[in-house]
Amino acid sequence: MSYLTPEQQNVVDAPMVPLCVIACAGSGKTKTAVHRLVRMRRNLGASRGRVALLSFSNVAVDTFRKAYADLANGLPSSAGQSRVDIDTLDGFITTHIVRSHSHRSMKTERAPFLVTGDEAFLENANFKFPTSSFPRSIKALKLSVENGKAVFFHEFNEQKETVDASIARNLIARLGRTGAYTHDLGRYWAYRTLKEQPKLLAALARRYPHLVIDEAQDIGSVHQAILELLIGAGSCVTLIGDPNQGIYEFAGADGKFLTNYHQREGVQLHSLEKNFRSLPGLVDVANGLCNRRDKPERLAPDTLHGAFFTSYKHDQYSQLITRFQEAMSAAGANIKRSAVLCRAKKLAGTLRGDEASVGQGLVKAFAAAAVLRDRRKDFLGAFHRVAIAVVALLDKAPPGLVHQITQPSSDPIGRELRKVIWAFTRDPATGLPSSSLVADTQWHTQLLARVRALLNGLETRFNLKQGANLGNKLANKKLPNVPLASTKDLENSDATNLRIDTVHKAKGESLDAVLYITTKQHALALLNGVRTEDGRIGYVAATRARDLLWVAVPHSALKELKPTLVAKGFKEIVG
Ligand SMILES: Nc1ncnc2c1ncn2[C@@H]1O[C@H](COP(=O)(O)OP(=O)(O)OP(=O)(O)O)[C@@H](O)[C@H]1O
Repeated sequence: MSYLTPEQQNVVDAPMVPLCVIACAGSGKTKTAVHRLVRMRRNLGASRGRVALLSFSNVAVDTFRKAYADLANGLPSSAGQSRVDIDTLDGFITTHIVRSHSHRSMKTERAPFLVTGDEAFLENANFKFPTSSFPRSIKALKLSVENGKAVFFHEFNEQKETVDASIARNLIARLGRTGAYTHDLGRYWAYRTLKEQPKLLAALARRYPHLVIDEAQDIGSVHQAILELLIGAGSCVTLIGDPNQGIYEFAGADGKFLTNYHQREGVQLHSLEKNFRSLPGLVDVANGLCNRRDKPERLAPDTLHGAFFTSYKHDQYSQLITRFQEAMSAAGANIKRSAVLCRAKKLAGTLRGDEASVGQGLVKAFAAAAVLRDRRKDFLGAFHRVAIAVVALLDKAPPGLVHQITQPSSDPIGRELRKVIWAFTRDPATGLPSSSLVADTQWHTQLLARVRALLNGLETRFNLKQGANLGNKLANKKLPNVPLASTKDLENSDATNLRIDTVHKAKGESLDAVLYITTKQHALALLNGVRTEDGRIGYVAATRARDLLWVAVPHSALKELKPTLVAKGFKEIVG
């Protein structure tokens, strides 16, 4: 049983006013937020208002829910312990605004639905907007709110290009009339709905007099605009986060809402500066990277620990990972609670070997699904790819069909369809062929026959007609004359393998040992500190480590980077 520190307790005991809690990495934001939530419930007693605790990932939400369920047991029955909602910020917005009220603003008869972005109808010319180079699908349309006005843009080659507001609005309205919205546009519709329906806004603020937002550095400008409306209507909003871990600037979250929040009248500022996660050597390095003076709570053990650097050659990733695993053993790190982290999705994917980059078009999607299922045991990832590919093979698939198949719903047809696609995905004997078959002969022949059978079944049972040219769409191109996944790969696929992931995926986690593989640019950014997004991404990677951190830099950049690495407190691994 651990107790709250005085700084954590101050947050929990604060009056029922908006708080701005700036917290360092590993400072126990989760524990503090849940204790605060319980205290708020106790203070509110039997009053009718609800409290929402909102974060940004499903993992965080699960953790909060479990922790609240444990703690809230001690609440008196008069405290209304069930009048709490724990969700993602987008989940909250979708449930309480978009799905239930936005159909009026969207001018649709249907219940609004989220598209995954892979639906074929989104590629239709009606749903494209012009750019300086070529027309792009509405799924690439993004927006931010600046000075109370929506600004539309898209990104190409990491550059932002503004999209004419009236073109964007017309396009969004056209998609809206089908009932569809993308992730970005869901927030747009939520904002518009609250602006257009003041009674709804007032009712929502009355129902949620208190909102607590965790990871508040990730609040984007449209999220902020929605929260500002709720604040204006009377909701009391508390923000908890670490500005040094803001790694969604590309998605419009620059962390300023959190950093400046305490300057508003009536907002109380708190800070958490004790790091419970990392050993002292690692906290020192983290402090050097972000210019803070956070204090470690843990004591240094006798086993190997600390922050190290090494170099790697591009054709020797596996040797690097093997060396790291040896160090992990010396440090007593648990393989299931350790990871190799990369900045780029692509490198993480290549190192994991989870995408079959063979085949072309839809065959490529089926091949990737087979490898995901057989090698990574990632059935959900495989299922999504299969659903998208199957829908793309239909003639005029109804809008929202991929969503209907992949998202749980009470709609009986959606449920039945989901079962059929699941059965196809799961079973290598009758459905998606095994990745151990030779790709361009056995595997492709089976794929063609079974997809044909699947499509016939969909036509008979669900009246979904198959499109023309199946043979062309599933052509035997770019498939090798070897199995998609070798037997050795399949043998190595057990769950004891060291996890390889992106930094974004590991955000919020505590890991015994971390190997952060960097490019020269990413290593420089890490060492230059948290002013840039790449610097903050490096900081997030480094601060996940409890006991052991390795930063691996390209061999060609070692000489140049070494003095700064040493100056920042990293020790060199020789050999
Ligand atoms: N008062 C406490 N006593 C002992 N352990 C604590 C206390 N508060 C938090 N911890 C532990 O500290 C660790 C880090 O907590 P948590 O994961 O909530 O950090 P965080 O603030 O969210 O960090 P980050 O922002 O870096 O993800 C957890 O293992 C948690 O159990």
